[in-house]
Amino acid sequence: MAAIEVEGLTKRYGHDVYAVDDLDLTVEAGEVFGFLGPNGAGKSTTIDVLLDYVRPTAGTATVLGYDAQSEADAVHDRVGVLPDGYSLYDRLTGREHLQYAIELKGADDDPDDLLRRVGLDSTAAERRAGGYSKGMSQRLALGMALVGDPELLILDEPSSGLDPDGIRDIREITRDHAAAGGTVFFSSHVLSQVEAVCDRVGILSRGRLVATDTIDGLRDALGTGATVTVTVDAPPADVDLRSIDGVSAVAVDGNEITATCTVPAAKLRVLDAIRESESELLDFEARQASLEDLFRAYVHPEADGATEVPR
Ligand SMILES: Nc1ncnc2c1ncn2[C@@H]1O[C@H](COP(=O)(O)OP(=O)(O)OP(=O)(O)O)[C@@H](O)[C@H]1O
Repeated sequence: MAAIEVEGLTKRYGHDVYAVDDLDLTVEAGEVFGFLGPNGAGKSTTIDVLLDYVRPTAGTATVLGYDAQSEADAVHDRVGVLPDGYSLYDRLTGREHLQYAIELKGADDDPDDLLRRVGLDSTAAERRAGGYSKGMSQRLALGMALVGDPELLILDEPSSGLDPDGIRDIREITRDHAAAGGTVFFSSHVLSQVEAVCDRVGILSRGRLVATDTIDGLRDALGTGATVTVTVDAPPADVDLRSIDGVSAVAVDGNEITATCTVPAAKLRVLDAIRESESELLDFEARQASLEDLFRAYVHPEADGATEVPR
């Protein structure tokens, strides 16, 4: 059974604002799925439909096998949510927040255990949340999401406001949850984090999914597996790197030449060609296409002059 199954989901506001437009999406149980997209792509709307905070114009969504609309209570019992715009009670302490969340869910967690997991010490636990920093609030909200050891964690911008230690903690909590058989739906703008923890990613643009795959799969589909940048004393006039097998694009910036390679072996061919040319090779750097490169290519294919995005 899939953890999340969305079919033909559309949410329209007014006559012509399609927040989500005919979206199909499957998140398998046990995977860490990264949900990416620029501002306004429809990520929050999708999450809101999964939790029945928003009713779709068309289409269906099931969460852990339960219909997101007609069985929303069953969904809420089994899902831990760190919402983007959560609010805490200024006058309640950290521990009181967790006690409240535990009671609400009918769970039997130890609040101190949860506080430890999210990195809030005993002093912080006794302080009122009104005095918390952004990062502390975020940690507490995450602790509340973990109450009841939910089968599915939905994390919306989980690293917002966190310092590097907090970001590492989120990564560990996410990995531990998946290692214990849970599923994580991880919506974020911080691509490096998504890259570090997610098994697969879906890229949403203007309410539509423009790609779903592993990060390696996205690289392969775009044919932008890697780049090699060489620094030379002067660009060679006697060799055309574009004609090298496996090189899809070449950009020259002063004494730096960057070749985009569709196969790993092409990087060495570029270096060989430079060494055999009239230019002197001073330095080189090979780099895999990052998720950021892929995101840009999928969401703004025109800006990259990239080849057409496969669908
Ligand atoms: N209640 C609403 N009324 C009208 N339009 C809305 C409403 N909620 C969302 N939208 C529109 O739907 C689109 C998708 O918004 P949504 O908040 O789902 O995007 P998002 O991907 O979560 O963006 P962000 O990363 O900025 O949070 C946007 O164009 C937004 O303006």
